Amino acid sequence: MAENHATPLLDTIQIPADLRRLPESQLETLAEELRTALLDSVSQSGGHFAAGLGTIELTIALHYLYNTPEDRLVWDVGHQAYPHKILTGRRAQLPSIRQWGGLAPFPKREESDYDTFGVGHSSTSISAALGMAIAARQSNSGRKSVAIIGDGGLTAGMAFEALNHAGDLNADMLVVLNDNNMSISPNVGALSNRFAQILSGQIYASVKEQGKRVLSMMPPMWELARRAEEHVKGLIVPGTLFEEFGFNYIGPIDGHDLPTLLSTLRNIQQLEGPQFLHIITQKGKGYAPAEDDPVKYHGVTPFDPQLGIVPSKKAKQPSYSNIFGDWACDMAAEDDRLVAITPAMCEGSDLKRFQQEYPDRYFDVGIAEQHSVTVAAGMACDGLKPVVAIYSTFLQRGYDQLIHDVVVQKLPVLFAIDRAGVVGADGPTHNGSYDISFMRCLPGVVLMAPADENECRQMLYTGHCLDQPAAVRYPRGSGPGVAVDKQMTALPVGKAQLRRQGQGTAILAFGVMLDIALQVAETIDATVVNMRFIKPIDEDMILQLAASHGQLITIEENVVHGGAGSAVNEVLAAHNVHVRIANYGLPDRLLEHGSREDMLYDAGLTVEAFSTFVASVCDGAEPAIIKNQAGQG
Ligand SMILES: Cc1ncc(C[n+]2csc(CCOP(=O)(O)OP(=O)(O)O)c2C)c(N)n1
Ligand SMILES: CC(=O)[C@@H](O)[C@H](O)COP(=O)(O)O
Ligand SMILES: [Mg+2]
Repeated sequence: MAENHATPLLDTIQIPADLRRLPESQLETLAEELRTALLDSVSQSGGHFAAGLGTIELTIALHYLYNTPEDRLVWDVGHQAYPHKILTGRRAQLPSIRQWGGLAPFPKREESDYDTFGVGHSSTSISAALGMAIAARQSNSGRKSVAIIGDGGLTAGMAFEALNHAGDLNADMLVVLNDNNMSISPNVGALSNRFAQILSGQIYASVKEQGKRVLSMMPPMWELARRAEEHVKGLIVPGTLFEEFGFNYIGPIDGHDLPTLLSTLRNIQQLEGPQFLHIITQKGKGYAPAEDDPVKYHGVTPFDPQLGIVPSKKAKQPSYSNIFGDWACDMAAEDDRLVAITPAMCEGSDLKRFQQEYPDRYFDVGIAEQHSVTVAAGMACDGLKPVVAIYSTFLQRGYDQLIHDVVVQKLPVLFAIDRAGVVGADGPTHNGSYDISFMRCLPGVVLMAPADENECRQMLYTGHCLDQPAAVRYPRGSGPGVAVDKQMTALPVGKAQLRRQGQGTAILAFGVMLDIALQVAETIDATVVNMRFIKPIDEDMILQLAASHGQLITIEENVVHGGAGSAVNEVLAAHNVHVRIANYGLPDRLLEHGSREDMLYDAGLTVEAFSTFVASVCDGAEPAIIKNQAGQG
């Protein structure tokens, strides 16, 4: 067990009021101790890491100068807010972060008054902070409102919607752009390129030095020097863009230089209207392995700080993401129309090899899910075969574009929906609980759920071969470990597969829930069907089962509401077939963070819980199915 280093100064701080009693001269020592505490804790617990190392000084400066929690800090995404959680009374619980019953993965209103807004999905902070600024103005509370957004977060359109609105209102608020030129991967986009180009330039270095002097002369010289410098900076630093949105742009300044941060923030606090502070930080700052590889240290499992993350020698069973990544490369070799699009999740979607082997057919669009869907639609209009690699939870951001740009135009866009179902550590903001419900209602979409790794590959191929919108939804992590047939074969669309012939009860399993269904069926000699397609659903199979069994039970890793089971119900209703039917899936409540296994247990998606459910159905228990499920776990 790694030891925790002594942090005598940090030990004196329970809440920011304690911090604000420290002399400024002690803050740099505090920053060192806070960085050490973060490394000690996260190297033991795992979690999001590099981003938090980059916000140590900023977190101290903001809690030092703003009267938190009265003044509102809104962290964007919130993966960088572990230092914030340490300084706001949660240091002792930090080792439990993202674990069942432990601290939430991101700021969460119910967890702390200092967590002013629940986050997890990117680029919401400016909108939320603006909402709080408006409320402060309406109530004359004098409360200040600060959004802290990363350069990755600023690649989402929503951030600009908020900037535009804030500038229009001349809102009293501060937006801090924490620019480390990284998203999870290196950041992308014209704005990011411009920032990097300018901020690496020699001219800027001298302006930065000069700017530092000028900034420290504030306030008497502030206005004159700034205006005089504006023209120069306008040529050299990108404040112009934000000034066009009505913000007073300040910076860029070194986000690890506490004295400069403090003097700049003090002066900003004297200013009215929308303020935009651009700080330059390093993702992973202060821990060399993370500085060298902020991608690897973005999210970590426990590691020895002395050694850093040591690649496992054990042969890893391929995850569903790996199955997708391998298929994409194999398919690209066979069909040069295939292009792959990711909204800033290259590593998570396992497109790294594709990016290296097909750089001209790989598109990381930034944290821009709406755009990822519609750019794919445009590609499909003119002969390309785009695959959008997107987490289920993040596809929710592009739902309007899915309907209006892909489905209405019947375009052959393939969605590789990763993290479908419960994800575990990232909690309810990241669960892929709803994609079956929100996709099966769309006309002309083919929606598939593989039961194992081989079906995943074959379904991706099936979707690629179609000339209509298609989607394959698969969970985080690995499957049952079946052999994957490199030979790609299209499945018969809309056809289910009988996996076990039994009697009395028929279990209709969707996706990876087949495994649980088969185990339970053994105990009651039930029939099991691997449904494979949620849309078009195999109506003939359903009607045959209904005609030959006393009860049908569906199981899926999606909410019961509107899920695959509902599709079965609709077939029976449409054909006026009367048979006992029960639906089993994710309950109608949010599932809190933990491991994926914890969450499946909480949701009742285990062999034991499903077996109990099936027995109760067979015993003729009341079909208050969803209510039972909601109380489950
Ligand atoms: C809507 C949405 N898409 C994707 C993600 C996944 N994600 C989490 S953090 C991150 C990168 C954020 O980059 P930045 O804002 O620059 O923060 P940094 O990690 O650099 O501090 C991404 C893409 C997300 N949380 N929300
Ligand atoms: C904070 C965020 O949204 C991402 O870092 C997310 O946690 C990645 O999830 P996976 O670990 O499942 O790729
Ligand atoms: Mg960044």
